[in-house]
Amino acid sequence: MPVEEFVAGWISGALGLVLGHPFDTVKVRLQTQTTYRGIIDCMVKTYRHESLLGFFKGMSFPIASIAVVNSVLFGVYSNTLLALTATSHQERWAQPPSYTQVFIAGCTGGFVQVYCLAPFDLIKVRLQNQTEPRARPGSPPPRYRGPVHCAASICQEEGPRGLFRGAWALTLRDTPTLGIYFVTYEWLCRQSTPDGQNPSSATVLVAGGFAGITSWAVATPLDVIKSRMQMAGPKHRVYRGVLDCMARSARQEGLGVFFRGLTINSARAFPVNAVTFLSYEYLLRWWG
Ligand SMILES: CN(C)C(=N)NCCC[C@H](N)C(=O)O
Repeated sequence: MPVEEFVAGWISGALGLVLGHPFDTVKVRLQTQTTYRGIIDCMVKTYRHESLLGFFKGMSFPIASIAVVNSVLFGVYSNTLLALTATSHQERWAQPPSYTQVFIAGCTGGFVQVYCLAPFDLIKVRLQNQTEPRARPGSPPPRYRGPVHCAASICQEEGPRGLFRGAWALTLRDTPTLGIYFVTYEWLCRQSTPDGQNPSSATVLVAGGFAGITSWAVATPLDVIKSRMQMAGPKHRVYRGVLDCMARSARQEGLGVFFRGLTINSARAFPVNAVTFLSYEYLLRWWG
């Protein structure tokens, strides 16, 4: 099993993550809190109340976890394609796999990475939703003091299974959308690259960016449900399952609730995934 794909997946994911985290914080807050009038209002309030650091809350854990999550996603994707087509990454532009093979490999990568992503994503969402400014003498401390304290509190209050709250919604979000993610990337690369050649950097950037936008556009309704289920717990509304969360959210807030965060998700998805695919392709060419 080639390991370069796992390492390239890790590095490229980390680069994309740092670039996209401030957008992600605004998105999570818009999806789970009703106090903001829109993206700008959320950005202004976050900045006034918590300074620039507010946008980077909850980032240390995803940076550590991206090592596992993105390397599992890209590693499983690439190795599934290898099993389906018997072509390595280096040979893949010369002997391209079919879109069905790409879709199956993408869904497999998406499905497997969920079980690494779920606890990290839950902790990220809980920390991003803490709107208290950084601790000052005399002010009440935030509920979670950091990622380790957050994980320990969840285990204590909700049991270790609490760390997997929302994992089923995450599976439904990521399995098909990662198939769509890789198919969009491959399709756009092939449209603008002569047969048998490697795509240019500009092509990889644009194809990666649009793969991110397309997959996040499809993923947004389940992303809202996933974030709400992750926030459910001792202090928040508790849902009986994915369908209950969907029905109650739609009944109380209208169908528009499923598109909350769509604009910010798309704005974030382009640069994050352009950089992720560019660094992934170049690392593999460099090592190849
Ligand atoms: C729609 N979904 C779930 C995805 N496209 N997932 C792949 C994630 C890639 C990148 N780390 C990101 O956060 O955009």
